Amino acid sequence: MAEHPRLLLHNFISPDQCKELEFIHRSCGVMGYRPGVLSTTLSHLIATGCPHLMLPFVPIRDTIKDLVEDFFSCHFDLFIEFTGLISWCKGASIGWHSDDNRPYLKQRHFAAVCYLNSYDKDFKGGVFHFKDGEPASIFPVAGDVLIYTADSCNIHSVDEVTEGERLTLTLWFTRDSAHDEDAKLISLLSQRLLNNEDNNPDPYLSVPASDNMYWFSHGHNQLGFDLRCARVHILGYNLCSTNNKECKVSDSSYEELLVNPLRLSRGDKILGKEFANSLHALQVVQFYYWKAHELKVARKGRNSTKSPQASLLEKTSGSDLVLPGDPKLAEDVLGCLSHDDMLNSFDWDDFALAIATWEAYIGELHKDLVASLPHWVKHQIIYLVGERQCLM
Ligand SMILES: O=C(O)CCC(=O)C(=O)O
Ligand SMILES: [Fe+2]
Repeated sequence: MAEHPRLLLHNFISPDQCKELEFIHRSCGVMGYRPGVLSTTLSHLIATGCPHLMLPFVPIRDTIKDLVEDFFSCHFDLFIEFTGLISWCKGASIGWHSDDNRPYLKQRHFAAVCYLNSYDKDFKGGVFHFKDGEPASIFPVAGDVLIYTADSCNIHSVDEVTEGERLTLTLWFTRDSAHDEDAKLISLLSQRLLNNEDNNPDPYLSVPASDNMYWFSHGHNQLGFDLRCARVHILGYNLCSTNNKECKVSDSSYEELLVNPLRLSRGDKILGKEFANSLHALQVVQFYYWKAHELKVARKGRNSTKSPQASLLEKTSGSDLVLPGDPKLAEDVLGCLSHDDMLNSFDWDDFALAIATWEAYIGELHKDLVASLPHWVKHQIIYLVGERQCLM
């Protein structure tokens, strides 16, 4: 094996897989392990009531594991130690390091970084560099995957992100079965699904994590914003009270509003539908953002009486929830150029169709999860059981 064992492959993940993982991260991501870094781990998806959103990861994890085992000639020898979506916002960077450079990371033997969006198009900065050997610099392109050993043969760094949000799917692999992520996830899943059967009538809905996981703080001067609200605002929506009445809250209780039913508004209209909480609303907003083009085409091709129509209310002044946080900072940290297309093509009836299609999508994933889990438990490994249905 070469002095610097590594491989860069182009177009390994399809554009739609990239978009689906982006949808999951923008709906479920929380503050990560370093300032300016957000993450969505599989255990977080389980803990927040979205275990079904693990399914899109499953075939991708499988093929990346095969690739790593092939390239490093260690068939049937590896366990996945960590799978997560990681985004780096404006200001984030990392200096020279190897991925096993802490005593508690010694079990990491190989790394795989899959780029889910692209340098210069979706973000600026964020170029990856190896200290020695070739390729020396990697300019992320959506769909590309980079694999390398986690030891000091592959010391690397990432330049500061100067604009936009740089998104990757990152996996680490280990030879040590004690660090097998699958065994831990399967145990969490079994507990969660068994408990849910009894007391959760609606198993698809997100359960928010603790509030501080959504608070993006910037610097030492207390500036910051709530990620859930910021992600909704950036796409042009507001969160509203359910009764269309003025609702102002003190900073200490705003979290309360985000875990209770609410509505969505845009311009001078409020959508009649009640969402269970801010994460439910956010997930639908992000789903529409992901599928906007297909939804428009699907609705035009259908008989309009059959297509869902949005029930809209006039907004009364002050019905938007007034929440703490700095919207300018949120726009600066999370805003990106590609949002503009969305702002121009918005349509409430497409949005109503997005709600119905999201429900079908989540229902399908949930069914697949329930069917897969007994196989995962039996074999103690997470793998693709059957084919995934394509909705559109
Ligand atoms: O995102 C990347 O390109 C690499 C990130 C990295 O080096 C790390 O998370 O250890
Ligand atoms: Fe690294």
